[in-house]
Amino acid sequence: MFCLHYFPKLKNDAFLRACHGQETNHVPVWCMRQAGRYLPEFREFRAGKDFFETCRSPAACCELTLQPLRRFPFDAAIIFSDILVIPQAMGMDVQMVAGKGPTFPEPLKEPEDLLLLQPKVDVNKELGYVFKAITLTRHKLDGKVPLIGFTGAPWTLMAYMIEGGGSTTHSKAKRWLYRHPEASHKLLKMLTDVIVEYLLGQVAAGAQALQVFESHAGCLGPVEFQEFSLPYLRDIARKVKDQLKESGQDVPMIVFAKDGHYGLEDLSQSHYEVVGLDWTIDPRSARERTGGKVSLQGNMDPCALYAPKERISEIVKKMLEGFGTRGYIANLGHGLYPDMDPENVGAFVEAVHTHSRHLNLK
Ligand SMILES: Cc1c2[nH]c(c1CCC(=O)O)Cc1[nH]c(c(CCC(=O)O)c1C)Cc1[nH]c(c(CCC(=O)O)c1C)Cc1[nH]c(c(CCC(=O)O)c1C)C2
Repeated sequence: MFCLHYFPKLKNDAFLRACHGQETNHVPVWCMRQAGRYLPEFREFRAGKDFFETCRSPAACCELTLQPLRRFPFDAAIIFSDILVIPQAMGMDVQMVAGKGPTFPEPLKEPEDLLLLQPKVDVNKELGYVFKAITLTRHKLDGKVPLIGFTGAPWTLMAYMIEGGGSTTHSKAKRWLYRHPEASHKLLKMLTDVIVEYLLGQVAAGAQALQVFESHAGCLGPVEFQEFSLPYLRDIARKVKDQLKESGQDVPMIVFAKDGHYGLEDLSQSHYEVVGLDWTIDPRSARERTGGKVSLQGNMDPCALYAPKERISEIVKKMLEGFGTRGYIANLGHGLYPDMDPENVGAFVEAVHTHSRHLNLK
């Protein structure tokens, strides 16, 4: 798949350089859920509109992606969308219920239900609206910063498809792993195939980096992770990279396995350039355990944004000292919450830029 678009020249390549472990003047920074409800302009724009209708409007996705960049000097943009567009593309109904989050009226219950899923998803037809949003946003960004595309990882998507929404235990989905391992692998493989096509389509549309969200790694133990998550994460990176190599493209990939600290060594040897970290991992130990093989991204506790600005600055400085300034992308350990103060997000970004420039001069 070749990229047929001509896009404005990139002006700030700090994020892409850091993904590849190259030197940068400052440490690049972005925030998971930077296009989100903590911004009053986001709430105003989204008011009264259905969530997935918004996802299907390229113009709306473009506007929501750009909003945080008008306020803060983030070093990357992430396309506004959701991980649950994939189960939709496979034929499942998903609704966003106010106060409850994503809901599947008819989740998968038994292995026979896999027959209800589309066996061969036409990704261009079903998810073309995401590709259009990416192309439009890439033009509108005007080369200010790179645009990140993303997907949910197979296990995380499987968990939603079986739980029917968010869950604290994921016991319904884990029941499949223990009771129906073969059907679980079948579903994970189906998801992997769609995800690979989806990521390649995002790159063809203009995505300059890709993040894979394994948000529910934490409910797996090391043994289940090895069997039901890691092989598929590896497959995705390998297949996407093999295809991109054929067309001479080099797009860095980030894997973020939330609460998957037990898998850090493996994740650093899974063909991803960057491993994203949640806040339960100490920066220095993450560097030791990944042995300089990958760049790292993360990992301030999002709740540290409730602290006064001076304290945020101190926390950021410590984090930068722990990770070092090379091969590092500053971020939170998970997404921003709706009640966070945009001013403190600004303080976080500024602290990353200021402290990292100082550290680089030392
Ligand atoms: C802003 C937003 C999104 N999704 C949802 C919201 C809030 C609802 C709204 O605006 O009305 C519902 C929305 N979508 C989802 C949830 C979580 C539900 C749950 O598990 O309880 C909610 C509330 C599912 C989802 N969706 C996503 C993940 C992976 C990241 C993570 O671990 O948080 C997950 C798990 C990815 C996602 N989702 C979104 C982005 C946009 C880009 C950005 O980061 O700025 C991204 C990357 C956008």
